[in-house]
Amino acid sequence: MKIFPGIQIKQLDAYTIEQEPIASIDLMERAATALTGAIMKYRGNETPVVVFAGPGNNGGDALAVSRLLGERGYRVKAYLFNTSEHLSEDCATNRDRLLENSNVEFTEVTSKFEPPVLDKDCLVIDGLFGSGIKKALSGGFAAVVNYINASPSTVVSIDLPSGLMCEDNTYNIRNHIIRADKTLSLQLPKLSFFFAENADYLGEWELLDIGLSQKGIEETFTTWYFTEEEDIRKLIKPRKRFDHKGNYGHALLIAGSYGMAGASVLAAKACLRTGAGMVTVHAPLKNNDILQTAIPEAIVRHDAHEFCFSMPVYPDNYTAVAIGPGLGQSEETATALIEQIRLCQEPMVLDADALNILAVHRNAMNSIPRGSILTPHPKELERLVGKCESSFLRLTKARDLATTYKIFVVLKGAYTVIATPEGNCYFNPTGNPGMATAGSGDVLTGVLVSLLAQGYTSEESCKLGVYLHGMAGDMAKEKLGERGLIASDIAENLPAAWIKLTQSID
Ligand SMILES: NC(=O)C1=CN([C@@H]2O[C@H](COP(=O)(O)OP(=O)(O)OC[C@H]3O[C@@H](n4cnc5c(N)ncnc54)[C@H](O)[C@@H]3O)[C@@H](O)[C@H]2O)[C@H](O)CC1
Ligand SMILES: [K+]
Repeated sequence: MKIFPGIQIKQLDAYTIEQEPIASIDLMERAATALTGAIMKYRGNETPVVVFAGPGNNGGDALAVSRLLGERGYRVKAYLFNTSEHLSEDCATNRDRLLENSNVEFTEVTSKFEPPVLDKDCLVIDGLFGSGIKKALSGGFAAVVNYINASPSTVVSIDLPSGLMCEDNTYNIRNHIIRADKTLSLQLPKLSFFFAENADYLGEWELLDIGLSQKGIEETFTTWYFTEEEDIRKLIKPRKRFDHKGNYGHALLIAGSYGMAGASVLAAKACLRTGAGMVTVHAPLKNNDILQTAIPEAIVRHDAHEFCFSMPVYPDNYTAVAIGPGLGQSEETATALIEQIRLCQEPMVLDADALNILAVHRNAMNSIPRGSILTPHPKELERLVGKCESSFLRLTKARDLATTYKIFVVLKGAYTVIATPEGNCYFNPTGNPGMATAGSGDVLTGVLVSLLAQGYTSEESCKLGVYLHGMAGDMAKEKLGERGLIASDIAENLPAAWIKLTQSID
C-alpha cells in the first residue's frame, strides 16, 4: 500500500473528482458515510456526541458526519470554528445542509467560544484540521485542542488528529495536537502514523475506503509504502519434490564472542528454521561445546581465538554471510571484521557489533558489498549517522545511508522500515511489543541470511524476512502473551509463520 505526502493526497482527490467523475461534495459525502459507519460501530446512539469542525474540508467531513449521525438517532452538538470568516466551499455547503436539519444543535463560532461540558460518557469528534494543516496550531485553535485534551471524553479524530502534520512533526508544538483514542483515516495511512512519538496522538488507527481512484493511486509516484500480506506472499518461492539441501544454500554466520554464545545459537536456529539448507557458525573456540549441544544441525567452525572473532573466513564456500550478533568490539575483532567485509563480494547481513565497529571505522563502509543488509536499531543507526531529533529525521538519515552506500537499511522498531538503495521505504505491519526482548534482533539476522542463502534477492529477503520475523513474534504472542515472550519463542514460531504465510501457495 502506498503512503502519500499531504500534497499528493490533494492531487489524488482532484484526480478522482475528475476521472470518476464525482462532484467534490459527493466525495465528501462518501467519506462522511464511511466515517459515520465506523463511528456507529464504535459507539451506539445512546452516546452524546460533540463535534468540533474546522474551516477546511476536514471540518466539512465533520459537519456531514454530524448530520448523518443526527439522522441515525444520535444526540449531536456541532461547533464550527469560522473565526477568519472563510470556509472551504464543501465545508460551507455542509454547514447549510446541517442548518436544514433540526436534529443537530449547531453553533458557528466566529469570535467568542463558550465551550460545552465534555464528560466521560461523551464522544468528541475531532474535525478541526486534517491533511491540509500547514503549521503548528496556535491561538484559539490551540486553546480548543487543550480543552478537548483536558476532558475525560473519548475522542475520535477524522483523518488525522488535528494539529498533527502528515509527515514531519520535528518542530511541531506537541501540546497543540489532539490526543485521540481512535483515528479514522481516509483511504491511505499518513507517514507520521509510523513514528513512535505520535502513537499517543493517534490512539488506534483504522483506514476507511472512500473509493479514491485506484488508477490514480497506481500512477502517483511515492517512495513510501506500507507492506501488506499479499505483497509478501508473491515473493515466496515454492519447494520442489526433487530439491536437496544444496538447493537451499549454505549460510555462514559469524557471531557470538565468549559470554555471548546465545546470540549465535539464536541466529543459527532462526536461520535453519527459515529454511536454509546448511548453516555454519564461525565462533571462538570456547563456544564450540555450547553450539554443538544447543544446535546439532549447525556446523561449527572454530576461530583461532579462544574468546572472540579474529580470523576472517574465505566466503566462497557459502551462499550468504551474516556477521555481528554478540560479536564484541575488541581490536582484533574490529580488524577481522574490516578484512571480512573486504573479502565478501556478495550482499551480506551486518548487525549489532558489526555496526558498532563500522560506526568507529567509517572508511570500512565503502567496502560493504552493494545490496548488503544493515539491521540497526535506532541507537545503532544514530552511532552511524549522528543524533536524530525525531523519527522523521531518523528515517531521512536511514534512507540517505541506504542510497549513499547502495545498501538496504532495516531500521528496527514497532514498524520496522526497510530503506532501499533507490531510496524507497517499506514499513512492516507485523510484530508486537513482546518482541522488545534481548536476542530478537539476532533471530532477525538469522532469518535474513537464511533467505539470502536460499537465493532471494536482498530486497526480497528484507521484505519477506522482516514480515516473517514479526509474524512469528505475533504467533508466539498468541500462545504466550507479550510479557513472557523471549527471542527463542520467535525462532520456534518461524515454522508456524511459514505455514500461515504459504497456506494457499503450498
Ligand atoms: N482524499 C481524501 O482523503 C479526502 C479528504 N477529505 C478531507 O479533507 C481534509 C483536507 O482538507 P483541506 O481543506 O485541504 O485541509 P484542512 O481541513 O486540514 O484545513 C485547511 C484549512 O486550515 C487552514 N490552516 C492550515 N493550517 C492551519 C493552522 N496551523 N492554523 C490555522 N489554520 C490553518 C488552511 O489555510 C485551510 O483554510 C482531509 O484531512 C479529509 O478530512 C475530503 O473530505 C474527502 C477526500
Ligand atoms: K482531524
